[in-house]
Amino acid sequence: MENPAQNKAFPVSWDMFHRDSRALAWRLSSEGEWKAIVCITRGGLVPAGIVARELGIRTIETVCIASYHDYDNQGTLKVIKPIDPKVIDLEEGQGSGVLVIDDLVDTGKTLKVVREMLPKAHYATVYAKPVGVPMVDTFITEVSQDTWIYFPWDMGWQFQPPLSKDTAG
Ligand SMILES: O=P(O)(O)OC[C@H]1O[C@H](OP(=O)(O)OP(=O)(O)O)[C@H](O)[C@@H]1O
Ligand code: HPA
Ligand SMILES: [Mg+2]
Repeated sequence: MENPAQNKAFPVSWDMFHRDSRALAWRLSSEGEWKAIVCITRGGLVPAGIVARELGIRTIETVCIASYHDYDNQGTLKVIKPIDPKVIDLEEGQGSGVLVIDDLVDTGKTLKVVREMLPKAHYATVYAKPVGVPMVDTFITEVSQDTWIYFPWDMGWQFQPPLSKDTAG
């Protein structure tokens, strides 16, 4: 749910999201090689698909986290589906060789929970807010903490009233 303290809007179209996710893949391509992606549902599903396609990664796992929001904060986080131990134990274990992807980091609470499961993984998001930046290894665009990012899958077409009240033509 949108936070009233985040009163600036950063709307993202499908084209922008695709371009920014590709930019993330491009940046990641020079930062390492990964055997698997773990995407944080649900927001991480879309960038994970784009990054996997660009980097040729075919092992894709999910970690399913639900947050129960109230008006002032994110509330509690619950891991609904943990990570397959086969993915955790790749290479030297603890997430080494694993790329974790989410759409954005805001407070960093979600990435903190996943970092406890995969301390040696590489963490990447498309967007980041300043408080969450220390939790992410690679991201593309930073927006201010008082900004709410509107993702294309949450949006729909809507009539926009003209600035003038005179609509008679
Ligand atoms: O850095 P944080 O403050 O933890 O916030 C970032 C998380 O919040 C959003 O997910 P959300 O929990 O709303 O669920 P969703 O991905 O299923 O939409 C977003 O997709 C990130 O996963
Ligand atoms: O800015 C945001 N946009 C969408 N979902 C979010 N979850 C935390 N912050 C945000
Ligand atoms: Mg999410």
